[in-house]
Amino acid sequence: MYLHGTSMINDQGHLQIGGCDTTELVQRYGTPLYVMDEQLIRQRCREYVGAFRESGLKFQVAYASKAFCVMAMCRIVEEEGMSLDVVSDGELYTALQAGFPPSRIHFHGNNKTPYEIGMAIDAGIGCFVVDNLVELHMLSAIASEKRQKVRILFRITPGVEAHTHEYISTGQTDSKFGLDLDNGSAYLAIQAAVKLPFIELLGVHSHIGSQIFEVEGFQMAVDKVIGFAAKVRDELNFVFSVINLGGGFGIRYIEGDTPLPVGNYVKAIAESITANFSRYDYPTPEIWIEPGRSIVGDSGTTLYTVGTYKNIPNVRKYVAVDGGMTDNPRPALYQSRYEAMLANRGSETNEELVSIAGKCCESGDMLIWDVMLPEVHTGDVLAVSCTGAYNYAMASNYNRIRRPAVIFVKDGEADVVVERESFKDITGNDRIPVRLKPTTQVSP
Ligand SMILES: Cc1ncc(COP(=O)(O)O)c(C=O)c1O
Ligand SMILES: N[C@@H](CCCC[NH3+])C(=O)O
Repeated sequence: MYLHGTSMINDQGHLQIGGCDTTELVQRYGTPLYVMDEQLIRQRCREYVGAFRESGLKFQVAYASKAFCVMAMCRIVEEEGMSLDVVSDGELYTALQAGFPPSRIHFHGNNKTPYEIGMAIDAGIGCFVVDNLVELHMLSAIASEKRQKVRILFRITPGVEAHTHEYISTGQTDSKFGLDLDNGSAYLAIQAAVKLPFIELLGVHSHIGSQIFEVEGFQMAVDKVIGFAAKVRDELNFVFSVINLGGGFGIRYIEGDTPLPVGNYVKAIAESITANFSRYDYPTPEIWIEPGRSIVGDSGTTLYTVGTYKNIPNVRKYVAVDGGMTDNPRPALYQSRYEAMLANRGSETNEELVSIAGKCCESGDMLIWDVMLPEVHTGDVLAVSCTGAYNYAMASNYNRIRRPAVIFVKDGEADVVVERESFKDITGNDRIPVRLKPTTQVSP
């Protein structure tokens, strides 16, 4: 497993993160356990903000909270001077409960409900990223009813789609998100929006994909957006003050993944913006981006306890841990790959090839196919790295398994930021209709 951030092997041969011995964390908090390296999260935030400051552009870095949305994370994002992107009333509620400044919240989503729109207007959020014309008119109606002007960006599909390593410049038309640039929908939406009294249009938003390793896709998107911006200026006499280029910056999960340093993405975007907008003699807009995975992904490590194992001769050895697709559905969903090590035997040599299975009643519940580890025993602590993004966020209670706790570690201190779910959490929302009530009392 690649050791990065504050991760290291300590004198006891144990994996240590944020100055905390992971075997002690396991004794204190149990497993599975999500451990987040707070210093590394902050470092990633500062890399984005610092690179933008250097560029001289006006900017906002909005953390895409879908990657990992809990109140403590919202606090860090605020402290690091960033904005926050939310896509549901639940994410908005989390941010507000954490005391995140509403004016720095951007609300996304392709199907915001009237309830969500009302809640966001009442909270005084900074911006809606409007996905389609139905939403525009719904937002306009609710805003005018509340006599409150709202600021918006339009989500456009720029005709650039990233398939992680390659870009295609057609095909994006068939997307549930956003207004198409090429077929004129985005243009029509802008024509409509500028006439609405309770709508203040700032500009447009484009998001080309996720886990992207190159800058070319972002440059292509800038190219498309500036062409559109110039057309809108020339024909509708409207100038965009904000361009949002979304998220999607990749991280290293396994050997062979080659993300660029954060600064390189920002520099390429900034240069492309400056060059293209001056080519059209267009006032340089404020640039917003929305990184999610690259803020929290490599800060997370999940700790598991090894339970059973079995060797199928000439096939493979399965090693089962006390979590699985319920805390990390990404391998099952996307065939995502991860690296792992034995946290309690970090100095030992890897000598056997095993596959890590979860405990769910599902054959596809595999965390890692083929990983080299020391000879594994029951009770060993398995650490899987780079689980900070889209793991806790996409965790489920399948098989009524309780979601793990999340802790932040920093400078030898560990803080619980999400408690492990209890049995009460599992049955707390269940109701037994009177006709099905047991005749004898069930002890709790
Ligand atoms: C609109 C939008 N913004 C930001 C993100 C965050 O992406 P990532 O976590 O890849 O940075 C996503 C997810 O892909 C998204 O759909
Ligand atoms: N959930 C995805 C990323 C989706 C990004 C949201 N648009 C993942 O785990 O990789």
